[in-house]
Amino acid sequence: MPENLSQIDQAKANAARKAVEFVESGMKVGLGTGSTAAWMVRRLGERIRDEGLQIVGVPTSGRTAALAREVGIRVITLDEAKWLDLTIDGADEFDAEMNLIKGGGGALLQEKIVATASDKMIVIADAAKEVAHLGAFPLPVEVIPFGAEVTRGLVEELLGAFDVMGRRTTIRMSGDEPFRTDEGNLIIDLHLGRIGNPRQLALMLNQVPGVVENGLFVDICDRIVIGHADGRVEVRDIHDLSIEVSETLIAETGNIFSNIGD
Ligand SMILES: O=C[C@H](O)[C@H](O)[C@H](O)COP(=O)(O)O
Repeated sequence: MPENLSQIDQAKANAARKAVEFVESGMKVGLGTGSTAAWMVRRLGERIRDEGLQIVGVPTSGRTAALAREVGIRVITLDEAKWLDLTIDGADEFDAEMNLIKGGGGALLQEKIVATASDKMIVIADAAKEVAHLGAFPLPVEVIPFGAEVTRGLVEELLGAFDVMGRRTTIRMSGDEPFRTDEGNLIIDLHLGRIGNPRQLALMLNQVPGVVENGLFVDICDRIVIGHADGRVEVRDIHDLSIEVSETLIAETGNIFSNIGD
């Protein structure tokens, strides 16, 4: 690991290193996107080189695919893999129930597909990403370019029915042009401040015509590896949450897709 890393980068790198310990030879691994996930991809590359770890990787973005190839990971498509043992990815925010906001880098769509098609999702994050309530980080919503302003209006109208603090929305820009996702779509960022019910909001946003996916990940993450500024790394499992929460999660949804790859 390079010296002179900022505390935050050190925390991200430590979390990534710990999470990569859960990867075993023979696994099909979903590779997340972002600065924290990049540490994980590089660490996988080291294990391939130094220990002969044998894995295949399914990247969640063009950026991650390029880095994965560079460090020697064999890259395949999700359709070739069909189902994954594990996905490791970063997050923009996480709460005590392991609900996440993702998509700060615009990769939420592929990330959600890949994580959902995995037996387990491990999130890696520095401790500053933990929040009591999701929503301080703008919630990304991926929309198709056709009628994007109309879609945005419908999303704003929908927000009126929700327990959120703010309702401002912006189209994400990249310089003077709207930002384009890997799929050629646009991102509307929702500046909500605080999201009262992430589960409901996630479901309802996807009902708006033109919305492809939103960055709320609910009941998808199984484990969070948190890097702290003082060098500690903490591992939290969904099973370690209070009985009450675990039972509610299982009763309400479980992972309804978890048997598909069996
Ligand atoms: O679209 C990007 C992803 O959801 C990232 O995992 C997320 O934005 C966190 O990125 P970073 O690790 O750079 O903070």
